[in-house]
Amino acid sequence: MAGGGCAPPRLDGFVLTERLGTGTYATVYKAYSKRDTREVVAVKCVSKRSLNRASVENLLTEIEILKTIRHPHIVELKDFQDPI
Ligand SMILES: Nc1ncnc2c1ncn2[C@@H]1O[C@H](COP(=O)(O)OP(=O)(O)OP(=O)(O)O)[C@@H](O)[C@H]1O
Repeated sequence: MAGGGCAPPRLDGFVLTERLGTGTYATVYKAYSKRDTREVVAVKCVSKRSLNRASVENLLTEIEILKTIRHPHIVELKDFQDPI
């Protein structure tokens, strides 16, 4: 996902709003749930085109680790979607 002036991408069940930041491989957006709770989350959108095989493996490892970690100082991974 490119940064700059691009519109936020679409994601089922959430409304993406402003861009929170950009890293090496991803752009992170503030979003809220369309459910009654209006839960606020950060959505990290990874640009697959920027990834080589090693980067993909690193990212998938990070996702698997984050799924298992619950700590007050580490952000909780709530969901992972790969739209192919
Ligand atoms: N959960 C979050 N809440 C608020 N802002 C966030 C959150 N996660 C990331 N950000 C913002 O988005 C930026 C990019 O995050 P991302 O995880 O893609 O990269 P990074 O870890 O900062 O850098 P790199 O990928 O280069 O190591 C962060 O620097 C931060 O400003």
